[in-house]
Amino acid sequence: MAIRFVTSNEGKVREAREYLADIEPIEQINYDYTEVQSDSLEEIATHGARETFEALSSDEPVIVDDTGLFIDSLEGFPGPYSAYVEDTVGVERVWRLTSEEKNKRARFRTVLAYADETGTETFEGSVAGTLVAPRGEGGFGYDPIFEYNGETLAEMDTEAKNAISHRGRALAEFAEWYGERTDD
Ligand SMILES: O=c1nc[nH]c2c1ncn2[C@H]1C[C@H](O)[C@@H](COP(=O)(O)OP(=O)(O)OP(=O)(O)O)O1
Ligand SMILES: [Mg+2]
Repeated sequence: MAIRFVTSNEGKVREAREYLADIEPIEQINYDYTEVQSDSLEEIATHGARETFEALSSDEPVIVDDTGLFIDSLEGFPGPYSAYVEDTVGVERVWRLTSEEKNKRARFRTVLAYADETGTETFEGSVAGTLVAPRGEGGFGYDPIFEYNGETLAEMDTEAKNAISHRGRALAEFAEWYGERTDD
């Protein structure tokens, strides 16, 4: 059975497809679920997945991915507000905000929520890295300013990014759980 990935972000879908290709087909759908005002990615993703599954009349399971960039020197900003901050000031200015700081550490976190008729499950992944001046043409969002092991995420291809990224780790956890569950 196909899994419906509720997102407007093509980059997320590309990474999920690359990772889950052998498990289930991933169908992208747009559904404007309520993004609850919360500083918890988990709460936002869980509500979104549940609401979407209930609203659409189909048995196909849904997943929602809520992701944030948490910058150490800025007390975790932009965190759950990362999409708003990218849309308003943009990635380059987030880099400039931190370029004067000594501590350039940051972390991406993804919570993936899965919902079907039996309930809702969440899977998490995170990766720590260093903020740098933008480099690279691949990826999306904050990838050009996030360096891991000498490369920005925008300098990696999808497979290499998935192997170390927040989303890749959440997808790995999900795939393991989903595989065990559909085995028996
Ligand atoms: O792997 C990533 N590498 C770099 N940047 C990323 C990544 N993943 C999300 N991002 C950015 C996109 C958005 O500015 C914010 C998350 O916001 P978030 O609400 O989860 O995503 P979104 O609004 O782009 O798509 P959706 O329709 O699934 O809500 O961080
Ligand atoms: Mg969003």
